Amino acid sequence: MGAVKHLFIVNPVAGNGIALKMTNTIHKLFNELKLKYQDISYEIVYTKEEGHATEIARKYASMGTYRIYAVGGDGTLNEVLNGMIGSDSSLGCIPGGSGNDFVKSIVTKFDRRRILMNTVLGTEEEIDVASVDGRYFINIASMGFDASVVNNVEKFKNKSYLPNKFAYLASVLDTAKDFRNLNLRMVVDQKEIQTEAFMVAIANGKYYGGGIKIAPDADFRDGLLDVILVRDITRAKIIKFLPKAVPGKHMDLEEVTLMRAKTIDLYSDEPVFLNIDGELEARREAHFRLEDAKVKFIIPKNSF
Ligand SMILES: Nc1ncnc2c1ncn2[C@@H]1O[C@H](COP(=O)(O)OP(=O)(O)OP(=O)(O)O)[C@@H](O)[C@H]1O
Repeated sequence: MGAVKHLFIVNPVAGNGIALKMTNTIHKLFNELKLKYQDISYEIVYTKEEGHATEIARKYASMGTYRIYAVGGDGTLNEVLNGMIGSDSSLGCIPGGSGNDFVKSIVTKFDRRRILMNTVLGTEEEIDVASVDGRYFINIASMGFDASVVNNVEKFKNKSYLPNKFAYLASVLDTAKDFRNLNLRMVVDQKEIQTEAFMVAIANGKYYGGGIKIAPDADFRDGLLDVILVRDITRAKIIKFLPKAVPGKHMDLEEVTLMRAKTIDLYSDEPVFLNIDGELEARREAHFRLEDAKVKFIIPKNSF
């Protein structure tokens, strides 16, 4: 424990300041740990802008072997992953964001302080990691209705007439008003599929969108990505689909197909939003790969 170098990369704006507040808890924890492990050392570095977490992680991982903790949301975790992958360092997730969906596939109880302590005391394990056109992701990428909802949600945030917790729901209703299914060509491990798609998610983790269990059977240890295709849903059925998707009870609906694959190519006939670990890009096509190389991830102690 003592010789390990601990680096915390903190996104001060994640979770409206939750990550920033967690730095006090980090200092406290290490003051306690120092009583037991005299030579334990840690460093906290703050991000200054979008993309900075990748730069920081890359710089430190090239200087030595660290346990690098992303303190923020899934966006911060994704950026840190993209900086440290391929190095000898390991990656940990300290939830300080508003969603923090990846860690929900790992811990049974979402308690930020406990996850911090158990991650620092946790053990490293090689887990699956995926990429889309060269950008790595660890949780879920998706196209279709859900990505459009993420794009529209900003319209409903910080409004005097609506509490922020209802922003996502307001965006769902707004997006449903004029959403058209995607005309999609998919190549899933060489198998061609032409379909009208409500949405498609490529999943390593189980949750996204602040706790929606869209890929209930995804397993980041199985060497495969779960592809959840939701076909051609009518507007009336969206209302039925969403309450089922939140607790992960949607997989037996006739519109839902589960495939497992290592390579997935998606081609849309018009530009659409692609959600990658919670961040959006506009795309007409996307090429997903399960990477041969794994990432050394710190699994919190007592997590399963
Ligand atoms: N210092 C900074 N100032 C402004 N933006 C930053 C800074 N550091 C990182 N960012 C950006 O903040 C965005 C949000 O980060 P993140 O996703 O970690 O938090 P969140 O949105 O609260 O959590 P979640 O995605 O889990 O809901 C990311 O796009 C990241 O690039």
